[in-house]
Amino acid sequence: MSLLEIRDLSIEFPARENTVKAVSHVSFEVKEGETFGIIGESGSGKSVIGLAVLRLLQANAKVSGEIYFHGQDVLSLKPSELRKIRGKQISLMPQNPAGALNPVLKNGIQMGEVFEGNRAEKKEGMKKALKLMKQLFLRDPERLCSLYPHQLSGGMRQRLIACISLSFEPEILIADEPTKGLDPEAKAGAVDLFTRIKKEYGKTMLLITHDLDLALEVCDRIAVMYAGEIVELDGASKVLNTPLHPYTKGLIRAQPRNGLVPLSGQSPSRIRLPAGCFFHERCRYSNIECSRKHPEMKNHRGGLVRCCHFRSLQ
Ligand SMILES: Nc1ncnc2c1ncn2[C@@H]1O[C@H](COP(=O)(O)OP(=O)(O)OP(=O)(O)O)[C@@H](O)[C@H]1O
Ligand code: NI
Repeated sequence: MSLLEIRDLSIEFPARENTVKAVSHVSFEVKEGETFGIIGESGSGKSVIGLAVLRLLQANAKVSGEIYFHGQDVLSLKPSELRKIRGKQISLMPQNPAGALNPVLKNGIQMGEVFEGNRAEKKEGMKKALKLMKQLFLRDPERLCSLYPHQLSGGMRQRLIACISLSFEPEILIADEPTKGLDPEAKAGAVDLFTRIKKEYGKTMLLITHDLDLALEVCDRIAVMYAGEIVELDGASKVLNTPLHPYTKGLIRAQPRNGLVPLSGQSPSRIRLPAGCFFHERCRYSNIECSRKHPEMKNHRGGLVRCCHFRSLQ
């Protein structure tokens, strides 16, 4: 059963006389217990999808399509109903962990702040959070609570945010770029952290990332985004080990261990998207058809790919 279902989601932002097309006709579902990854270059539209699920986009954002959580239509929830879901049933680990913590509050107080209710309820919340901290490899959590956020390493800060997000026992955790800015050791730690959240807690997760190693280790399925739309969607190992779309192939070649061959060119303007395939100007396999016809999503061996001639590239 799918816990989160996104159908034909488009997100636009007005910009002077123009419109920025941030997300175009995105559809996917996250099943219960599944870790679903969204990968793609900077600006491809990953974060705005996460924000849309929690209705945290700026008020001027124009959102169309449908988002269902447990079959409830999120886009038409009243503010009071939304409050019940936000942070509690759907929790977001934001893209910028430093910004997520208040620098002038000690970590312990910080955690206490997030629990609502009377003293007993707050205490219960803290107890849960401390237990989680121990389980998620934060040694000596009591000492950690007496420190300020800046006294923690990037990896530690991230674990603290994970604990705060998980202490509400959300049904789904949305993690936005959890390894951004972390050193290689902390990155490896993040793989352990998310593997643990997935295996031991059986959490359903939507993992937004640039980090293909993390995606391969942790995700069950992956959607690859380019210029606001999904260009490939399939099992994580299929997408990352036997990619079909030329863009996915390019992303993989750009990885350090594959020789860091960058994708040439830039992604298109989101105000004036090109005719035809959004990727055709950068695609080494493109032909005249690609510059004219916008490719539909095609089914292929259980997965989806948006490319006119992926078959001939295999
Ligand atoms: N408030 C806004 N107003 C105008 N344009 C916006 C706004 N928020 C996002 N965008 C645009 O929407 C597109 C998608 O942005 P988004 O932040 O989702 O990208 P991303 O894939 O998460 O990138 P990154 O990997 O850098 O975080 C970008 O082109 C961005 O410039
Ligand atoms: Ni982002």
